[in-house]
Amino acid sequence: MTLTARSLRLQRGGRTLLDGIDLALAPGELLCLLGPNGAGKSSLIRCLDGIWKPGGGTVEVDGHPLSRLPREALARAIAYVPQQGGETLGLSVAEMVTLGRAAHRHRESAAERRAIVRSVLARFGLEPFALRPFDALSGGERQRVLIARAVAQDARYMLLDEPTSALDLRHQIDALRQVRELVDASGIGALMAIHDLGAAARFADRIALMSEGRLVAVGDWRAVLTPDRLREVFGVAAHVGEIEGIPYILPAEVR
Ligand SMILES: Nc1ncnc2c1ncn2[C@@H]1O[C@H](COP(=O)(O)OP(=O)(O)OP(=O)(O)O)[C@@H](O)[C@H]1O
Repeated sequence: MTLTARSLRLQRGGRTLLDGIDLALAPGELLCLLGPNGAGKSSLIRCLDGIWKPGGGTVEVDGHPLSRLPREALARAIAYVPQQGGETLGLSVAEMVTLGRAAHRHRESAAERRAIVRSVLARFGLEPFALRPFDALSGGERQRVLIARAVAQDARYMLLDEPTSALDLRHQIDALRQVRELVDASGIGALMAIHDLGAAARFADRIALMSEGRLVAVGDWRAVLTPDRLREVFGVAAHVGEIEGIPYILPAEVR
């Protein structure tokens, strides 16, 4: 049982965005996807969620080709947290989170659905926002709603595209903890693109490092985020270490 990309290739506008990606996300695992701007992280996430059709290779979810899964089965398999919310037609925060339950609507009563939405809103501290229009929230508040919607979706895998980029320090840690706890408690597999290397090292089980459409290294953060590799991929000389068990990556100089 995995969400698996095999020999994935993607071309857009005459450019190769993904070039032979092999990656498997297991249940109960938090895998962080790192890499410079334009490395292909969002493109990979879009292919894994079926939003973009790869030009070559396959994506399988628990042994089934993604391209053949009916829409509702796909929504029960994979939840996606986009970088931005898109057009919401004036939906409230509670309505946005309720959208996460769309694929379950034939299997639960309206009362059950409301109870789930209420508990997810509470979990993310979003009760005070429940009736406010999503479009009228700040960028960080919107990001918390999009994570909450994905949690409400109760899928087996979750793909998060820079879910903490607009969050303040406390809400960053809070959101990463929530994802970590979800992975540990519910056994979902989560793949998260993120730019904060230290947070990735701290919360992830494995790191996948991308550069120019390719996977450069996959594994434990200590093996992947070495000073040599950070220099090679990001062009930055960095100190890497741990303080009281918390990893840090301290950029020293641009090379
Ligand atoms: N629709 C598109 N058509 C053509 N090229 C695209 C398209 N979307 C993205 N790209 C290009 O594909 C490359 C990979 O983009 P992608 O968004 O996957 O990178 P990323 O690693 O997520 O970057 P970032 O860290 O900046 O979010 C970039 O060079 C980008 O300009």
